Amino acid sequence: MAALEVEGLTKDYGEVLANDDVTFAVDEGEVFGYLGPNGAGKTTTIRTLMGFQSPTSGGGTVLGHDVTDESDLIAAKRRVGYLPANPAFDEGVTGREILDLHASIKGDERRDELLETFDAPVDRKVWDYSTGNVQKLGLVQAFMHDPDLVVMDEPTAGLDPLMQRAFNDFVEAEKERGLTVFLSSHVLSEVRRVCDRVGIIREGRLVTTEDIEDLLHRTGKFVRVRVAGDVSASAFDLDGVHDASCSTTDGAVSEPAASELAESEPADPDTPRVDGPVTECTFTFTGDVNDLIAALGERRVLDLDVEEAPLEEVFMRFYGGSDA
Ligand SMILES: Nc1ncnc2c1ncn2[C@@H]1O[C@H](COP(=O)(O)OP(=O)(O)OP(=O)(O)O)[C@@H](O)[C@H]1O
Repeated sequence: MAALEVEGLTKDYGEVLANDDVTFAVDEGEVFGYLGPNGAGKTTTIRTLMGFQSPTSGGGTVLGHDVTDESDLIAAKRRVGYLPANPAFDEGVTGREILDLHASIKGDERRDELLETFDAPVDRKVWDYSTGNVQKLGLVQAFMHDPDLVVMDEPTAGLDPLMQRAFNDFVEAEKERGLTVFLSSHVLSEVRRVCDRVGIIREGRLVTTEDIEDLLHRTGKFVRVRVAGDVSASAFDLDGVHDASCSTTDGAVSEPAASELAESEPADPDTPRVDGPVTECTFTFTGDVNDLIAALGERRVLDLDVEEAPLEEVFMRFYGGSDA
């Protein structure tokens, strides 16, 4: 049985068609990422699945319960954890009181363990919380009754990189335990480690659902490389290079870029300094990484960044048009 199903879901707010005939399913034990740029319609789908708003047409099920039938959905809610976008807790009470209330409604199987992982300051009143601490409290609340399915709207928003890593480790461990997770994000690189599959939504329409490995294989890596010398884009004329663009800075001595200096003062004595021009090239790479290493090996490489292709790039290359 699918843990979560969306069937022909349409939500028309009047001026905006926020979900347009959206259909997909999340299997039991799967971690499914719902990806899309700001305003794509992710929150609309999630709020409808949680029964907070009615669809214009279509609908769905959560753990087999109809999301458009309030009394039917209540039966599922006990087994579901939910983290909304920008969780809004009562600011005048402590985190502990919020968790106590949640425990009295849905249960408390693993609060202490979760507080060790997410480290929210439960003895303070919520008005003293930073954005990140509110998010951490929301995560503890979403998981503390040991649900079968957890639905999270942008769960890593507001978390620092260390806490994002802790979150990823935690979700991976939960997946091993058989938990089903549905989470939204607007950053492909953020979901790649934890998700089995993703659905991509743009302007209210689901453009694809596919295995994350297949998607990453197709979308490739975004490469930014700085090399010594005046190099043209044809230097990277390899199978799998797309949209290569190079720009050369002339000059006797190349200093680190101003943006780098701002981030990493004082200057690193190991930063290569070069007499003569420096070229920065950017491209997307979907080919054999050994070919790229060989091509780079022919140059004096000063700096290299390789990262997941941004979602806007994925849209431009595969789904026609930019959504940056
Ligand atoms: N209650 C509402 N009334 C009218 N329009 C709405 C309402 N809620 C959302 N919208 C609009 O519907 C569209 C989809 O919004 P939604 O919040 O679902 O997108 P999202 O993908 O979650 O975006 P984000 O990543 O920015 O949170 C947007 O154009 C938004 O402005």
